[in-house]
Amino acid sequence: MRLGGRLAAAIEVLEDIERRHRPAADALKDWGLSHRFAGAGDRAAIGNIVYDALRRRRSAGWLLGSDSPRALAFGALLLEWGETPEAINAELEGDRFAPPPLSDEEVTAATSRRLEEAPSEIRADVPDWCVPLFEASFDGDWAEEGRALAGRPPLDLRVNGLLSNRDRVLSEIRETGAQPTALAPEGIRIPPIRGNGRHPNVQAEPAFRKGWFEVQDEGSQLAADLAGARPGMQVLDFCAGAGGKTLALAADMGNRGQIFAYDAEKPRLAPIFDRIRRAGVRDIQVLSRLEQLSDLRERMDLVLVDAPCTGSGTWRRRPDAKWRLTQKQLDARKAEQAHILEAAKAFVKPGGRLVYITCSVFREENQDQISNFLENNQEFSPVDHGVLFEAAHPGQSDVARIQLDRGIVLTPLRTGTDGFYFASLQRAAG
Ligand SMILES: C[S@@+](CC[C@H](N)C(=O)[O-])C[C@H]1O[C@@H](n2cnc3c(N)ncnc32)[C@H](O)[C@@H]1O
Repeated sequence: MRLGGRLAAAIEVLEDIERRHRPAADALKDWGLSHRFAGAGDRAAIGNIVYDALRRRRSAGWLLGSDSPRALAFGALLLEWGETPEAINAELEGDRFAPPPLSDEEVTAATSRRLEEAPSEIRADVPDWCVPLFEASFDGDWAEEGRALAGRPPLDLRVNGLLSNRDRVLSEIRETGAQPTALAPEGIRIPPIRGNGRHPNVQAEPAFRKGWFEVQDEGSQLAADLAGARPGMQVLDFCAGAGGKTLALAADMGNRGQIFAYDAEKPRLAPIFDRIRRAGVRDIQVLSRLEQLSDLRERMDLVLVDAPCTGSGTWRRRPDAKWRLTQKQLDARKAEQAHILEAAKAFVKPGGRLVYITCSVFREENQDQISNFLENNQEFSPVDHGVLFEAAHPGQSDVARIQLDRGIVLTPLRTGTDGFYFASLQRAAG
């Protein structure tokens, strides 16, 4: 397929997403099933246009003066692919599968408008109703934070120190352009794709099958490391899900101690069993019924709450979620988070720690939850997050947004990671 056919396909998929309010991944998969002639390169290019258009939906629409799927797809090429209107039109000429080329008005709009002059919410590429959330969560640079959340993400790996080390994995996958991550000690980064490229299928690598690494964003790795799991500890991962953080905690504990991996939704735990086996981890018990935790009350050195959240920190990877999110969903997540913190605290032993993590950047899900919790639970107090971060990453504290008594915020703009929030609370020794 030439660019024109790919563009037409991307417009079709964007129309489907809009009409049926469905996830981008589902719409792309269906398109692939009904167009089996399209090769892997075509699918990757179409997927890139669709995801770029969703990430940059407002700025693409503003640039071309319309929020139609067509404008968004062309806008994605102009904003993310480094194309010019002239180059696109030249490429579409004579391609019978291409959509109509950019009109004179569209070319004029695209060449005369400057994104730097657009209103903040356009530059930030966020829905209007989220603007107050961003303003409350960041200082004057909230639009830059939003803008960074609309970029293409890298592909990050976490090396499993139980079975390998970073140099070894880097040398196994060197043709991918992988580099050590800036902050996470076991992290490897494959940079964001360019144009119509695609990330390598790292899960097909022998090193992956041997358990030498997992796919995990650097921010998630940093949050798990800051939790401070150490050999010999008793740890409860209260929202373990597929086990991304559980495995990172296990590696930090060197297979010495005990991790209880619990999740209230049993199906979410399904992938964890294979992952545990592949990673060579021996000290994890997987539990899905709250009654199974009754013996653990007041016994844990560390309880990790990786809470369900809006996922606003992961909008680079799931840009369609940005436009589907509603105030009602935010309110529901906040209620769950407060409820889970209250339930999880019972397992922390005197002198132990309760760690709260989200992959959201919204203050309402983060610092405000911790403030409310601390108000009602005087036996818990925040650790000094400045000291904690500095000890883990000497001399690098200025990259993260750290509030000594209210936690650490990681963002694409500041730390080059997905957006994450981390807070560690210590229970009084009793
Ligand atoms: C952010 S995800 C966890 C991701 C996982 N820790 C990882 O790193 O791969 C949040 C999890 O919380 C779980 N959850 C939701 N409500 C819960 C509750 N009341 N108690 C425990 N877990 C809950 C969800 O099923 C979901 O798997």
